[in-house]
Amino acid sequence: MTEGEFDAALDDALALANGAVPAGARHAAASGPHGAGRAPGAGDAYDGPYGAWSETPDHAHARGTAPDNPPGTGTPADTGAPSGTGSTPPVGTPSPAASRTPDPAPVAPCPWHTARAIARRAAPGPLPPETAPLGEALGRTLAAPLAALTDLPSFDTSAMDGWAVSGPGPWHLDHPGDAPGILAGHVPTAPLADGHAIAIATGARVPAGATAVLRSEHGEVREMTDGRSRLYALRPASPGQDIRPRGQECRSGDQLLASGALVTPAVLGLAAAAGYDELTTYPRPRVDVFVLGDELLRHGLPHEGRIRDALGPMLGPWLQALGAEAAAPRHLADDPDTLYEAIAGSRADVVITTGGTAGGPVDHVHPTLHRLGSEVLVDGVEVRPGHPMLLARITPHRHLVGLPGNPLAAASGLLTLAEPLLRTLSARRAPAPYRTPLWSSVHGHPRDTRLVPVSYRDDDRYGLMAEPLHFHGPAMLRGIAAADALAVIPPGGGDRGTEVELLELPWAADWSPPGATPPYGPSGGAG
Ligand SMILES: Nc1nc2c(c(=O)[nH]1)N[C@H]1C(S)=C(S)[C@@H](COP(=O)(O)OP(=O)(O)OC[C@H]3O[C@@H](n4cnc5c(N)ncnc54)[C@H](O)[C@@H]3O)O[C@H]1N2
Ligand code: MOO
Repeated sequence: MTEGEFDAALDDALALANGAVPAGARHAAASGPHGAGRAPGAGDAYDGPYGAWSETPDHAHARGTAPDNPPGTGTPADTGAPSGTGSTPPVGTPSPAASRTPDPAPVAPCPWHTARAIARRAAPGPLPPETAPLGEALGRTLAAPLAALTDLPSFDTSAMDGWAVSGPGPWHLDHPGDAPGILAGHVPTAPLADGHAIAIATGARVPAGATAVLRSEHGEVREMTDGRSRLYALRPASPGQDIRPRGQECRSGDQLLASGALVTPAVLGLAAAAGYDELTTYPRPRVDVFVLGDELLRHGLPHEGRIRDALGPMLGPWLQALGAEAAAPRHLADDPDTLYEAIAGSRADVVITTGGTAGGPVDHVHPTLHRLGSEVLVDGVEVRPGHPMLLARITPHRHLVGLPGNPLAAASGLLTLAEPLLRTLSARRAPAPYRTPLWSSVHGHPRDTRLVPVSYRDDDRYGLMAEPLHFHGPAMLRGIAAADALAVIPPGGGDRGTEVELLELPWAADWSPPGATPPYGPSGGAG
């Protein structure tokens, strides 16, 4: 697909998600529900933003009768958009309270790249900037250029321990013997006269009149018969040597970083060096995580059909690494009212639910979104694992990402939908896309994209390669726990040497939750 075709497909997808008739679908609508009515199957060609299959997709949710939907809402006849197969409006259809525009058409599963683009565009833009102390800015994005508040260095600085010298040697030593000379943080009192030298430490301000710094290992002090000391250079010191001139790195007012730069530890250091006590940044979006599933245990060994919650411990730090501020996960009972109240009562920018996205007897996410009048923007994605994932707009500024319960499927949903949404809210730039050849062949899904955990390895012929890992089933975390990235395997798969897009896992990023004990806290630990 060309970029233009992709954009057109995306516009159609967004139109559909927002209740308008997509240009590409008008033709399909004219020729029958959901276009030509082909059944999906191996080798099916992609045919528009949602494909062109007339039958219910294989992951479709048994959504029931949508009891809150009054007559006349959400039916295909209301919108003129392509209809679903049944007359029951989908649960993603907003309730009357929320619908100011014609009710949206059914939101069918969309291609993986389209889903990511919809998620990236779902929020109107970044959260309003805040000015906060330097220490709170890590992982945020600069909302204004970082301009130097001072020259750097702010004075002519000695780059070495040794002597400041004036003119050619040998030099009279102004403070012979063990006198420390000029130390860092001290202000030299007198200018250095021609032919004189004075001991100086690295980082100390070079006195006026100095022409170079002679390193301690390059000079020798000799006691003269008159009782005075002379400094001899063992190697010549050229003018300006080992002096860092004022303003060498920047002048006051110079732009050090553009707006939009990610505040890394190095940026914190630069900002401090340049005189900042606080920074104006886009805040981290606040995320509430609701973990659904009565079968989940929070401690101990699995027993009697119950299993450990793998997502509660995983999502908080992962969201933190994606630039969000995640509240401690809340474990909710499999009860529709509980879920409704939790989502309705959340004040977070993004709500993330885990589990309950499919059509099982206690899968309450879709009905609850319907009850809330939410606009479902993505309802299923053509990706494995994780295809029941969803994205909804609860209010214009609050969104919900529904992650499937299977843990690797949840990770897939996190990177497919939550990551682009959070990127927009936090004004983080997209990482530069990169591709790496596959170390060994990977089977593709006939129609869907696959996300497969890979680790990097070196190869004599190809250089860096992505080795697909075992244990990548939707319910397994063993593969991704050993992975460096997820390989994006297009429908049809890839042979050894095929270059594939990679989604880096943020394993090296900022893990500590806010307020976490520093590694070298008061109780010790530094040795
Ligand atoms: N009839 C169909 N059933 C299912 C389909 C389908 O297309 N038709 N899709 C399957 C796929 S694929 C997925 S993924 C799951 C998604 O289901 P839900 O999002 O409703 O998730 P649950 O049913 O609640 O859980 C699925 C699975 O994951 C386990 N789980 C849930 N939460 C956690 C957690 N926090 N930590 C560890 N494991 C968790 C849960 O026990 C289930 O085993 O639906 C399939 N079904
Ligand atoms: O999303 Mo399921 O396979 O895709 O676990």
